[in-house]
Amino acid sequence: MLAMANTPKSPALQQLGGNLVLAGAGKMGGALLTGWLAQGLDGGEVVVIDPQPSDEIRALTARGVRINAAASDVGAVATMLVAVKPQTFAGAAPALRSYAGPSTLVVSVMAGTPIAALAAQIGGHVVRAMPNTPAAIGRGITVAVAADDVTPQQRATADALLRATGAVEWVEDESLIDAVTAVSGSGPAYVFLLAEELARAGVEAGLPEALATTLARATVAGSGELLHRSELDSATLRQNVTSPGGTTAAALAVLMADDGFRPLLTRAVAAAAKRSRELAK
Ligand SMILES: NC(=O)C1=CN([C@@H]2O[C@H](COP(=O)(O)OP(=O)(O)OC[C@H]3O[C@@H](n4cnc5c(N)ncnc54)[C@H](OP(=O)(O)O)[C@@H]3O)[C@@H](O)[C@H]2O)C=CC1
Ligand SMILES: O=C(O)[C@@H]1CCC=N1
Repeated sequence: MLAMANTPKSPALQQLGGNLVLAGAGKMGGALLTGWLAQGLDGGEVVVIDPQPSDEIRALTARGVRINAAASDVGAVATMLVAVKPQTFAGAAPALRSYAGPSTLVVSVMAGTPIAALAAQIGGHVVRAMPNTPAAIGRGITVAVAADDVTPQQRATADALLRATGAVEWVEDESLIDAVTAVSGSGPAYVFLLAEELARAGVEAGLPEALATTLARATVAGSGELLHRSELDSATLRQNVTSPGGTTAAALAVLMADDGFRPLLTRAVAAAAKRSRELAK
């Protein structure tokens, strides 16, 4: 598993007040679990439900994490984090329901799966959230929305669980989550594609492939870190690279043309948001 950027202990995670069931320990669920354990969550309170857990997840049994324990052996579940694929949720839900009680906090990170569907199929008090994979290094951002019946304490628990992997924003309007998913949930893939295509374009411009790949990766990573650390907005950082009449201006004339980045990203984000809405059906 990847190292977290920082690992301050979270008092809230050390006092969850009962068992936590993680349903689906794949890329996203695994990243969240890494963050929780790094910030002091007691592995003995965690139960992972996953038909084929990875070796990394299996290794967490050394920290007390229980894997695929029967609901009857787990006892009361204070919190359930649902990170199965939306397409497998309907099949998984009956088993998950057996772990949840009427006062269980159910936090879902599934794309396109409404609070109403979660409440109907699992029960409990539902928080719907959309994280992203930089969560694996503590640099994610999550947007969350709580059902009306979520108590302030449950909301604080959900906030602590999600904040263990980066920033958290709360919204009141669930319909915003489709656009959130399209921007920050899926967004890392757009950035990684930029690194891929920058490398490919470097090869087209005459660079050896290995050097082009190294340059593109370092450029995307370094620019992201600069954006993270700088107080300047992205437009100013862009302008700081752009000498009048220079090379960057020549490239930006292409990227900022009428058929450049803006319409392309607008279409891409709209397609992702549309898909999120479709998954709800
Ligand atoms: N990846 C991302 O960037 C993000 C993902 N999400 C959401 O997170 C969720 C998981 O995505 P991701 O981690 O990428 O997908 P993964 O396929 O990596 O993880 C899903 C995990 O759930 C397991 N699983 C399958 N069926 C069940 C079941 N019945 N009970 C318990 N676990 C089961 C899968 O096992 P197996 O592989 O054996 O089928 C797998 O380990 C999705 O709903 C997605 O929308 C949200 C934000 C970002
Ligand atoms: O592609 C997906 O559907 C998930 C949700 C956001 C990122 N990955």
